[in-house]
Amino acid sequence: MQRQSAPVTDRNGPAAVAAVDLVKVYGAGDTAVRALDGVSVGFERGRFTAIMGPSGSGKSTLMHCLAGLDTATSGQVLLGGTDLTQQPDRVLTKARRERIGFVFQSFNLLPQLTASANITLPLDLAGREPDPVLLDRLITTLGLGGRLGHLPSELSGGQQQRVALARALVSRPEVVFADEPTGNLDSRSGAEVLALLRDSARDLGQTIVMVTHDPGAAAYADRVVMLADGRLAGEIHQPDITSVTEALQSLAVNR
Ligand SMILES: Nc1ncnc2c1ncn2[C@@H]1O[C@H](COP(=O)(O)OP(=O)(O)OP(=O)(O)O)[C@@H](O)[C@H]1O
Repeated sequence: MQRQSAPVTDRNGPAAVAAVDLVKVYGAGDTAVRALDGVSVGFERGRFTAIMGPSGSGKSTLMHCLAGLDTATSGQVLLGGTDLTQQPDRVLTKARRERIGFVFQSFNLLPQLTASANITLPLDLAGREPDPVLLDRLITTLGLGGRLGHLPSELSGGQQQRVALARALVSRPEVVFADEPTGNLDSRSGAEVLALLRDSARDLGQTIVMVTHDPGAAAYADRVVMLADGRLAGEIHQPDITSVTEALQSLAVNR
């Protein structure tokens, strides 16, 4: 991707999204599970952060609470200064639709809509027009030019995930949450999607938060945040596969 003339990153500014002393308890009484046990963490604007940790450590719960898909038991979720935990459902729905982008392992495209219509659907729902320059740039960078009239069923997994990525990025959301975005892709398509996520942060100043089990995927991020037993268990800046693998192994040993 080309670098934009006006810098849109703000690495020293306030976090795009943050959790403050976040607690999530599922169930009650003897069967209660404390999935998040007082997590405070910020995700800086324009950075690509991976959330990692052993199975059951609370990664998905944290992401779902940050994205307003699940409600926390206590604590705050600050999206650009708005405390999502204090908002009624209709405000949360609007925030999810207009301020947040999502990329899921299962692509979540609408099967009856073309690639093109899938990409612009969130903007259409919000009654907004896409920025034609950004739309063009995304379509070119993602190599989707010849596929815009195709239905998802006529696209490969990698192409479907690139459509999902374009859909998430075209509205310039405050944060893109990616949940195991390469989980259903072969290694080459996965590497392409991860490089595009990395470039979106670097070149477009897009804030990205990704949950993954894969140290190779996390190595594309600027920073890895580790969770264990619902708590923050360290972080790695400028991660590589070795540093991430070692950190995960040490968490496994200390359990
Ligand atoms: N809806 C739910 N009801 C009850 N317990 C839940 C629910 N969702 C998650 N949990 C529990 O909360 C804890 C954290 O789960 P979570 O899915 O956030 O972990 P994770 O790190 O994403 O796990 P994985 O890597 O296996 O996907 C686990 O003990 C899990 O069993």
